[in-house]
Amino acid sequence: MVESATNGAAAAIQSLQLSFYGAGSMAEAIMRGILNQNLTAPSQISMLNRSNTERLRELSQRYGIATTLEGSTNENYLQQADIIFLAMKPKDAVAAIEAIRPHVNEKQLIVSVIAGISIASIEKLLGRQIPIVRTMPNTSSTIGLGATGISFSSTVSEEQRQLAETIFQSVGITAVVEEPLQDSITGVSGSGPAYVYYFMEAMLAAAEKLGLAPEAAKDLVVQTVLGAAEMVRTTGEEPAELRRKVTSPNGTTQAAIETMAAGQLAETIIKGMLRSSERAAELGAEIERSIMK
Ligand SMILES: NC(=O)C1=CN([C@@H]2O[C@H](COP(=O)(O)OP(=O)(O)OC[C@H]3O[C@@H](n4cnc5c(N)ncnc54)[C@H](O)[C@@H]3O)[C@@H](O)[C@H]2O)C=CC1
Ligand SMILES: O=C(O)[C@@H]1CCC=N1
Repeated sequence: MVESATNGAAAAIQSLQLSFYGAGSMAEAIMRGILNQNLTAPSQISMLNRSNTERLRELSQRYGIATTLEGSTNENYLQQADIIFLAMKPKDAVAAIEAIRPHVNEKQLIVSVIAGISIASIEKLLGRQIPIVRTMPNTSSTIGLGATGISFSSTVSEEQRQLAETIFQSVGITAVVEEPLQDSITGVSGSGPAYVYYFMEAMLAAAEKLGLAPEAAKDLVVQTVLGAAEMVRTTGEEPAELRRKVTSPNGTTQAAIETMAAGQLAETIIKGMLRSSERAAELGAEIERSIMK
């Protein structure tokens, strides 16, 4: 049942016009993922931004998607879109959503990937109850390994839910959550890739200190991270148990972990993730306050 509904949504997407308003890293990651998974044709997708024509040229040449460089306007693309992705930074969201207000209607679906901003704020800025899907994806969507939190406004229909879930499932896994948990998802998987890259940067720096050539260091570090994640996924064992199996009593790993623990590494990671989530809430509150003025 679920599969046939999803297949139905996947077929439906092919005839829809998708428009990304805000043509930055996250929009590109989702668009690339959608194209890689052949969910729709590049001609069905438009990428729009405020002013950067160089960026649009690059996207148009690389992916064959539609942009305003072909002579049409943002307004035209927005009016013709079935699904509009809001993908600008939170600081630009109020001005951007106010600007699209005259060009959107209740038959369209708005999908926000903006950190922090609530469905209520978007509804307020649009001035009416257009169906809204609030999401928190991550950049690994580019290669189909994204993780996206999804929440729906009360006016999103069952069919629209299927569409949104199918789009984000095509670029990774999804978790449908109550809206307040979106800030938690931001702290976990939205910002999450950056924590792993940060850890990898440190591992690479250490590998260099240990005398390895940069190329070899990169290969070894990437394979180590990939292998560790895949071990958790495929064995079903807990990370703590897998770690125990690497750690011989009084051996090298124990020496490393003791050093890291003395530097409060785990506590610092937890603190950082909580701070990311808190920051998402702050961004949302800042937007809410600015709308109230
Ligand atoms: N980068 C990431 O890993 C993730 C980002 N997000 C969210 O995605 C959103 C976009 O982030 P990035 O892609 O990283 O930012 P970015 O800076 O790469 O892209 C933002 C784009 O919005 C455009 N823009 C700004 N104001 C505009 C306006 N008034 N009208 C039309 N376009 C406008 C800019 O020209 C730019 O192309 C943010 O709200 C962020 O919270 C969510 C999950 C992960
Ligand atoms: O750093 C940010 O604000 C965005 C939201 C999640 C990942 N990047």
